[in-house]
Amino acid sequence: MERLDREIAEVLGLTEKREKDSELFKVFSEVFDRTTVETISYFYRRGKIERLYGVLSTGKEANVFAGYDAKGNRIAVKIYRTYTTEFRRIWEYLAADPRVGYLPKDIRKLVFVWTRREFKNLQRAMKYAVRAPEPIAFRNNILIMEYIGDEMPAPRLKDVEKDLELKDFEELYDFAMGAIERLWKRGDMVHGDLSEYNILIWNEPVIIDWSQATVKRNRMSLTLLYRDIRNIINYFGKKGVSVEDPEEKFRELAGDELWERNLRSL
Ligand SMILES: Nc1ncnc2c1ncn2[C@@H]1O[C@H](COP(=O)(O)OP(=O)(O)OP(=O)(O)O)[C@@H](O)[C@H]1O
Repeated sequence: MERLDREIAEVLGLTEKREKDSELFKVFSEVFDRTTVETISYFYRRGKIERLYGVLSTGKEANVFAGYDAKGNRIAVKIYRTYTTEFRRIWEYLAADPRVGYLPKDIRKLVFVWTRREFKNLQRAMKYAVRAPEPIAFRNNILIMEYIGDEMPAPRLKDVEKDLELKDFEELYDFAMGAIERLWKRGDMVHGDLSEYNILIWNEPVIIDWSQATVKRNRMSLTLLYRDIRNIINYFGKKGVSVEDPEEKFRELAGDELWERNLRSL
């Protein structure tokens, strides 16, 4: 345990400064159990996480940290809580995903499956040229990915909307609808939680939070597709963009799949 403590202190920069009151340390000690500490040490020893220096977000399911690796590259580290009140939701999403085989009964292990699935989703999104943070590594409840930003993390669309003009919204609308289409048609995939909160505005917009993304074959995929289309059209419609009709767009994209499902249920 002593070595672990030392390594964690190193990762959190606690050896240099007495920073036990820092936000980072508070968030850390509140939610990090033994598995998390061991997994961070694992990455530390392999040079994948050299330092965690800031909290990007604290959520119900996960906390996201800013850090860097042993080569000095910035990274974003998403650490899922191993005990979560979101257990039911996670279970339902995983149970519907045909890519996921055996579902562990143990909540902790279920979260590991969830983490691994998000990593795979990021890989798949990149393969179909949909802009997402590049996935770097995962293990247990920890996912390491490309960090979007510089000294300051990239803002979410929601955070900068007041500074944008109609032209910007039009471009972003095309980006978001283009992503939905390409994912569905070429990648056989749907994000499932696309909104102004999950688009980061950087040199180019980047879609984040791929935890609930899934494949077309999932029985929930049409519901998720409709949700993404509706959210994006509603949001950009309110910003003055001349948007498509959500039902029509849904039918245009889901047509073949709806047809197939009906045939299958005959
Ligand atoms: N790769 C990244 N680079 C920079 N910032 C990031 C990155 N990934 C996530 N963030 C920041 O962390 C926040 C939370 O990330 P994400 O949505 O993936 O986690 P979450 O726990 O599912 O969040 P929520 O519960 O709020 O939906 C984002 O809104 C963003 O501000």
